[in-house]
Amino acid sequence: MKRLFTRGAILSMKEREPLLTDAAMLVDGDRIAWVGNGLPPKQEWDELVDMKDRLLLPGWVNTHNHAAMTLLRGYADDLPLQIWLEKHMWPMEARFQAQQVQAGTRLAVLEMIRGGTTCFADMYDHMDEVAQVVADSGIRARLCRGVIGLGSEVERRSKLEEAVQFVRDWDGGADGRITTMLGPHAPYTCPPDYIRQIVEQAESLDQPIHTHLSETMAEVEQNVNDYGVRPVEHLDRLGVFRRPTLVAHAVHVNDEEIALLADRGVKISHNPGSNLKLGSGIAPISLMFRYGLKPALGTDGAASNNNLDLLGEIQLAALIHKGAEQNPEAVPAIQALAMGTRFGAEALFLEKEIGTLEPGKKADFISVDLTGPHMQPAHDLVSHLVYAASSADVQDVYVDGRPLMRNRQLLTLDEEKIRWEAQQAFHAIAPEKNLPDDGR
Ligand SMILES: CSC[C@H]1O[C@@H](n2cnc3c(O)ncnc32)[C@H](O)[C@@H]1O
Ligand SMILES: [Zn+2]
Repeated sequence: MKRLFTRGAILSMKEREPLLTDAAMLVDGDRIAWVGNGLPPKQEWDELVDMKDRLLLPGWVNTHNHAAMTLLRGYADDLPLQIWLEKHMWPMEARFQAQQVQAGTRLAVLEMIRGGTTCFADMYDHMDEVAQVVADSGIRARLCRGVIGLGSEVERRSKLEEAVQFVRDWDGGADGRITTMLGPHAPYTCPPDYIRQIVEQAESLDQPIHTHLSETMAEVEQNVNDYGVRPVEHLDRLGVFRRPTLVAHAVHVNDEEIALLADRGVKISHNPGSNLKLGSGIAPISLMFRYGLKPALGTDGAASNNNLDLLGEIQLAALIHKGAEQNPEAVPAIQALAMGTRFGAEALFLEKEIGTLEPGKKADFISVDLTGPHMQPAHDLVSHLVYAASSADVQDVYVDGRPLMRNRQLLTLDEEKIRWEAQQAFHAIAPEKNLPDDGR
């Protein structure tokens, strides 16, 4: 199937490429065949899709999530990370069965597609359920079984075996839309020897590593007390950064650590909403850029954010660093957009396939309505997208050239059923929380 998307504005997100107006994009099957003004040289297509008054751009890439945690949205707010995790999240997650992960992940994927996310990274348990939801919904994802090594040796071994089996079963699955990685949860939940074993497995399976890193000051202090070094050096000594690595947060990292992360080619997932809500701090993003890092964006789970709106994170990234540094030039609008698209693709090691709209790449893209009053006068669409738009302006979402949402109608997911099942799954683990009579 060849589809020609015409009469729209197109922001390819290729470096230094200007926004095109009255432009077209030809999609042949799952890949982009041509982008430009006017019509493609070889005028052949099966379907014309009118994108007048719409802006086409690459779909958002959410580089850090725990999708099933949508079920715990609003469950424990206004707490610091360690109390939130240990006293609230982990006890509730201990009640999670496949039903909760399936229902929570479906709800998450529904929310992400509605907001324009076409690819996300996920770290959780019951990952076969997560992968199946990804396969069924049509979205793209890089997934890992998160492993926490605080239990017995037997538990540690079994979790690592599960993580390895998940890679064997799902890497390249769903026609290549699913890729995998290994996910040691954090230096404070995985003893050094366990991390070494995970690195060995990552090497033999040729997998990237995804972990939480230096999210709070307390975590950094604990690492120094326990191991004599800060977390960045700790992971470096354990050989983690010999693998392609994506770290979430990196809030409390100093100059020396940023230089080391840059030298090792480590990818950063900046999660401003979650970091603000948990009171963890603000990551030194401008400094990271100065060292040549290209931080991407993530929402983290919906229990610490509390939504999965990647455009919201783009907007936060464009605003909070200006305020924190008292510098209105910190994270300009176009850089914030790159963080949500091209740098996201790089952070998930998928830059050959996604992240920009150009011939040869997968046709993962969204359209944004330009007719709202908040998008006028329409002279600087990058500015309006970052400083004025909302995710409700996203009209169409395509992954692999396949429409997942058209004119805000979802095509692969049953929204009402997903809402209902999420309520039931939540009720099964939190019967004390009352639901509306009709189960909505
Ligand atoms: C082992 S599966 C993933 C694990 O991570 C927990 N989690 C969610 N958000 C955060 C965060 O911001 N920092 C650290 N850990 C987090 C989640 O509850 C799961 O237990
Ligand atoms: Zn996380």
